[in-house]
Amino acid sequence: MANNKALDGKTVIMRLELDTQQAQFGKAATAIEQAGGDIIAIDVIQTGKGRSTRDLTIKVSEQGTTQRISEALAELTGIRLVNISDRTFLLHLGGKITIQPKTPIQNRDDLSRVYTPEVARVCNAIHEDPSKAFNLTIKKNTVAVVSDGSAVLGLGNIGPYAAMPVMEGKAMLFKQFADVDAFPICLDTQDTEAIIAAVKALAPGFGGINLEDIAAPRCFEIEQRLQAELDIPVFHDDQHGTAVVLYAAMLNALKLTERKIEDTRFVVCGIGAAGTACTKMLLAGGAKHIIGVDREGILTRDNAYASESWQWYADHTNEERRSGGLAEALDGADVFIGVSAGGILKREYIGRMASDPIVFAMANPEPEIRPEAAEDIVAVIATGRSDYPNQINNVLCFPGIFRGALDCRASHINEAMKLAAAEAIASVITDEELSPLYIIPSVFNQRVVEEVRRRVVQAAVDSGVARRQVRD
Ligand SMILES: NC(=O)C1=CN([C@@H]2O[C@H](COP(=O)(O)OP(=O)(O)OC[C@H]3O[C@@H](n4cnc5c(N)ncnc54)[C@H](O)[C@@H]3O)[C@@H](O)[C@H]2O)C=CC1
Ligand SMILES: CC(=O)C(=O)O
Ligand SMILES: [Mg+2]
Repeated sequence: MANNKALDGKTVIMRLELDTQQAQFGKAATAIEQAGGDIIAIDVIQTGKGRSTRDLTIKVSEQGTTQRISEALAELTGIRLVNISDRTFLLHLGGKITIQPKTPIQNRDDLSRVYTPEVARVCNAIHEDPSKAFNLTIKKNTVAVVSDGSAVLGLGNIGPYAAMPVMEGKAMLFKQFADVDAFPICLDTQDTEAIIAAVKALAPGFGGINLEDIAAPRCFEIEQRLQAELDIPVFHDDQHGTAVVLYAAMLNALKLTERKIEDTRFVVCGIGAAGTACTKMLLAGGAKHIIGVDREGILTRDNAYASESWQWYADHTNEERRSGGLAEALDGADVFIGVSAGGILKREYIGRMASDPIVFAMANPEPEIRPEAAEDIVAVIATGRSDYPNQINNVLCFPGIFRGALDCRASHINEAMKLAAAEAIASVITDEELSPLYIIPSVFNQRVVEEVRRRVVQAAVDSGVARRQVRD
């Protein structure tokens, strides 16, 4: 049964089983209405000897209504609440993607060509020249979306089963936005060596590997080792996809507030996969003043860190050796970049920032601060969510960057390709269009993927990692 808390504030579907000898449906309907539910549809699913099963579509507008309805129904004799669902849960029934053959198998002739004996000739051709796998198998257009479930959105270490809906969602986005066939793979291990071995073992069928929601610091080693040991692009989306989109939005926000990157004071909160990569991209773009904050406060070179990535971070940022927590870090800062946890940026902290502050609260699903709590005191605010303007989400990057990499059969996705992707995304918004509510294009802007693809291919060719010419 779905979690009641997750279902409030929308329409829920309750399946009721009635013992028609003992219970009257009217009583159930009254109990639901009295508990605050508004029944908007009733579907009879089954009727039989003394039993009737109905699906009730109920509007629940207040927090806790679903729970109250469940409790009220439990009091009634002869009525059993079988299940509670809603449109989101229904959409997930049986998963969100499927695999479909490209051609039908209608007769023996078809069968012998897609399968044995004819398929053997294709196998032998690939055996003689393995690079033919790129043309003669799904490797040409397929990306593995690999997670260990250790840092799923901002939900934390919820494991591989619970990670699947996100990975299926990523696969849908790959297909819809860039026609890349992506397959979700959630591994039941969080051991670095086991993950590396598993991805290497499954790589033959894929043209690229999109690592997703693998926690820092293990994600760094996994990505570096796989990049070195495989000949297809390996890209940790939470690091580089996020950094590319962040950088694109930053270029436009700095332009809008008339700031130069080298003079801008940045605070990055959450020095994990996304925070580290965003910082590296800003440094590569010329940023000079960055302070990183994690749970234990500001990262400073005055401390020694067990984590190699934090030590690197402390050594390359916070040149003024500031110490303290998020509030102290934000004193005089121009930009807050949150890739940490929901609700941790207080309105009063923003008051400590420089004038016209830029706030990118990118934690998912709950941002570090909600726009309605800060929009009157900031110059620009952005989140990772699709229900507010300025959605800074890696979905603006990964479909197009992989489309480009697959098209030119790039061996890697390198820094030049990431920078090209960021500039492409930023360029979709013209100077005339640029405004506080429009610093980053919508995911549904069709120019994004095409522009990213075009510039990424060019960058791959120029930097020597393209293995195939692309004809536009
Ligand atoms: N909008 C977007 O496109 C993206 C958003 N994100 C979001 O960013 C967040 C982090 O993701 P990852 O870097 O992949 O995870 P991660 O697990 O690698 O890193 C999270 C970091 O945040 C720190 N953190 C947690 N609570 C904190 C707090 N109260 N104060 C300061 N630091 C805190 C953790 O200690 C850790 O270092 C998640 O909420 C995720 O949904 C991540 C990738 C893309
Ligand atoms: C957007 C994304 O990849 C995340 O929040 O983890
Ligand atoms: Mg992610």
